[in-house]
Amino acid sequence: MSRIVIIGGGPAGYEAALAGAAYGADITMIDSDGPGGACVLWDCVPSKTFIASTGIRTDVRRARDLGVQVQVDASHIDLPRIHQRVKDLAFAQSADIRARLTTEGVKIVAGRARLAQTQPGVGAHTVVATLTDGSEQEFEGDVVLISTGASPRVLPTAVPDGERILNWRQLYDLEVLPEHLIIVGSGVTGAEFAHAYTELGVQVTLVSSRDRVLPHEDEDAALVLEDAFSERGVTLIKHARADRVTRDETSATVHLADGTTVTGSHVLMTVGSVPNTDGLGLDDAGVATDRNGYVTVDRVSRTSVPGVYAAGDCTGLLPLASVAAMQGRIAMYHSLGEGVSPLRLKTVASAIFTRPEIANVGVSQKAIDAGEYPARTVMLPLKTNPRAKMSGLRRGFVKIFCRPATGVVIGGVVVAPNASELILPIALAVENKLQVSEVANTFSVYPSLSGSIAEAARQLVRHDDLD
Ligand SMILES: Cc1cc2nc3c(=O)[nH]c(=O)nc-3n(C[C@H](O)[C@H](O)[C@H](O)COP(=O)(O)OP(=O)(O)OC[C@H]3O[C@@H](n4cnc5c(N)ncnc54)[C@H](O)[C@@H]3O)c2cc1C
Ligand SMILES: NC(=O)c1ccc[n+]([C@@H]2O[C@H](COP(=O)([O-])OP(=O)(O)OC[C@H]3O[C@@H](n4cnc5c(N)ncnc54)[C@H](O)[C@@H]3O)[C@@H](O)[C@H]2O)c1
Repeated sequence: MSRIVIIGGGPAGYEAALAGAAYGADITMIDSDGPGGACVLWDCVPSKTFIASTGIRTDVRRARDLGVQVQVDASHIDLPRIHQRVKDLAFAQSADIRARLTTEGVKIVAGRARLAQTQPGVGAHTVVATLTDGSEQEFEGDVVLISTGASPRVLPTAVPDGERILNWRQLYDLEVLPEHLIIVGSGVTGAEFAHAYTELGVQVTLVSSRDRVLPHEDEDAALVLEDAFSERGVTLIKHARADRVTRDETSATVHLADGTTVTGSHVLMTVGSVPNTDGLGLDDAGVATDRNGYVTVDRVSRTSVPGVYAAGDCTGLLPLASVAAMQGRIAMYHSLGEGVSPLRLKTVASAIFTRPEIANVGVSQKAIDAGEYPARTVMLPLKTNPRAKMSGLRRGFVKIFCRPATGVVIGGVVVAPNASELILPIALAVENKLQVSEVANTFSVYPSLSGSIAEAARQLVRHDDLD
């Protein structure tokens, strides 16, 4: 029986453990935080739970347009209750994962692990874990999976103190809402929290180092979000780099590179993440990392050392829970000699949980515009959709991209309140190489927002006829 030692119990680690256990491997998973890892305990699950509470005010605000008078300002935000719910749900999810792993026979060890020894040519690896009581324990693995995730990047001149200067993991310990929250960094994390706090009625200033929010996402989608932010009173400072952050008893100030400052009650740093690869013994073991410390892997999750695999955020390929889980499963199938398809990032669907949500899959508009992929594209605003009109939706669109000659769908973007759900038909088309005509000829419910996906596909088909 193969002995597999997994370091890190996030989606990469625990999904790998379940996959390996299903094939009868002897699995030990060592994690310092708890099953589910940072994804479940501090990052993805807490932020989405928090956003679920904040979204209620959006619905209340919109009620007036639909003829229902509700006083948004009269609503009381029970912040301790919201935060407790976030924490309870995260711990409950972690407990569920622990129960499932235990049922499948995975041994879970609480501790911090490192690669202790590798003997070139010998097909076994030793991992040493420092357990919670300070003692050390050794584990032998025929295969080791490194899935240690990442942590919030800290600027040395803006070190979070958990009081006025915060990272996203410290937000749920605040006892009162910030009066004015300055968010440094306008990537996905910054945008999601800008949305959430604005919905809670907090004054938000977003400091963006680029010319727009979400610099890596679809430009049309980012512009819709900027428009929504501006309507809700978010101040966006563009082309601005934070040099340092200072604080006093009642406020915090961001000092920008151009010499100007912006002062608020709190500052949230969302300037990216760094891989948790220090102290893992990777150099001594000969496991190659890049200059930013990410473990170098191929498309079946192999590192430079035979028998040592890596998956998830510590590889820096695409920091999403779904990708981490897939990398972890692929590592197990490959190491156990099972049939495995190499990782394909071009079919990954992802979403940004703002209002409206932004979801995308496959090839991006930017890559098409740059000539990297020949494609025909369509962009259909949602405002012509009957269901959108009924719900009072003013913003949003559907984009579909297909190959010019074959009509095979290669990507798409949806901007809508529930875009994270609506992206699936396009993701199915991309994954299965369906043609736009197949999407166009699929019955959609009338009236529904998904009707716009079929309609967008029909427009591409019509265009096809003209070619
Ligand atoms: C605010 C935020 C929101 C996000 N929202 C989403 C989302 O909505 N959807 C999505 O798909 N992705 C989201 N992500 C990304 C997602 O959280 C990550 O891609 C995912 O957590 C990666 O999983 P992982 O298994 O690689 O690592 P992690 O989840 O980071 O887990 C790694 C675990 O390993 C532990 N560990 C580290 N070093 C050691 C060691 N030496 N020994 C033992 N254990 C160790 C860590 O403590 C941690 O528990 C979000 C990220 C952030 C920051
Ligand atoms: N909904 C989701 O799926 C979700 C949510 C959050 C994060 N994530 C994942 O995490 C990844 C990382 O996202 P992120 O937003 O945490 O990090 P990021 O690296 O994408 O964004 C950080 C931003 O901060 C800016 N920045 C850095 N230093 C700065 C400074 N001194 N002053 C001003 N701006 C500065 C960077 O230019 C960058 O735009 C995402 O690409 C995504 O894969 C996913």
